[in-house]
Amino acid sequence: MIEFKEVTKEYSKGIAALNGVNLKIEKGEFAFIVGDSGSGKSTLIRLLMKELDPTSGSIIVNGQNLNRLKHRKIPEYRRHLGVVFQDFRLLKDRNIYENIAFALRVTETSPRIIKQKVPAALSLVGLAQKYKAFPKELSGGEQQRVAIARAIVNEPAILLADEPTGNLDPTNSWEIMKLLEEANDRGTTVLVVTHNQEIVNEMKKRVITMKKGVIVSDEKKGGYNNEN
Ligand SMILES: Nc1ncnc2c1ncn2[C@@H]1O[C@H](COP(=O)(O)OP(=O)(O)OP(=O)(O)O)[C@@H](O)[C@H]1O
Repeated sequence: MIEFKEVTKEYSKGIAALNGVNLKIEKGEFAFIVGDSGSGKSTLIRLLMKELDPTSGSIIVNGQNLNRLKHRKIPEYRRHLGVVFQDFRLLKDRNIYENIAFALRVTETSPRIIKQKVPAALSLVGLAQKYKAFPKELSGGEQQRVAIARAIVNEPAILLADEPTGNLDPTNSWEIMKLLEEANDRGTTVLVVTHNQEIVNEMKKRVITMKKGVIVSDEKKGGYNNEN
């Protein structure tokens, strides 16, 4: 479902953020991507979002070679991706309901379906009662739960999370990971970039470790620092 074939990304000539990466992630997998700062994890996520194009090599997602994806088809491609970031990225001037409804409106979902899907997504993350609140009225953990509701409301095939617990305390971090795991249980492929060693070690999922733009280990039920 996701395949990287000899993917190299150079931001400036001769300096590779990713260097000949080969990687396969099957439908329904849950995988962590770990590694030192600057090892290429976010670059990998941005390539999957088609925010960036590889310098060489190809990325295939659900049979679609992203190199051949036309510019006008990118919004449609991104509809099948849910994305969660460290800094939540909610719309500050809209309430929680509107933050999620917005994600559906841009995909031209009918108002009737929006009225069903928004409360359902908020229930999944335990925030059904807070639909009228604005982001600044919520804790960091709650804001990230809203971001997850927004990411899953379109029932994406793939959920990408780039340091989703980077701004959260341990309790909230675990809650967020449980929500990602639940999305995975419903059939979504989940890729999580993280520096959270405790969570990676406890969850016993696939762990892909990067170093200086290459994958140095890939373990089925791995832990942090597998390369050591
Ligand atoms: N827009 C950019 N322009 C130039 N170089 C970049 C750019 N983005 C990233 N890089 C470089 O590419 C390399 C990989 O960066 P990347 O952000 O993918 O690492 P990372 O593993 O996600 O790091 P972190 O854990 O700190 O988020 C680094 O050397 C970084 O300096």
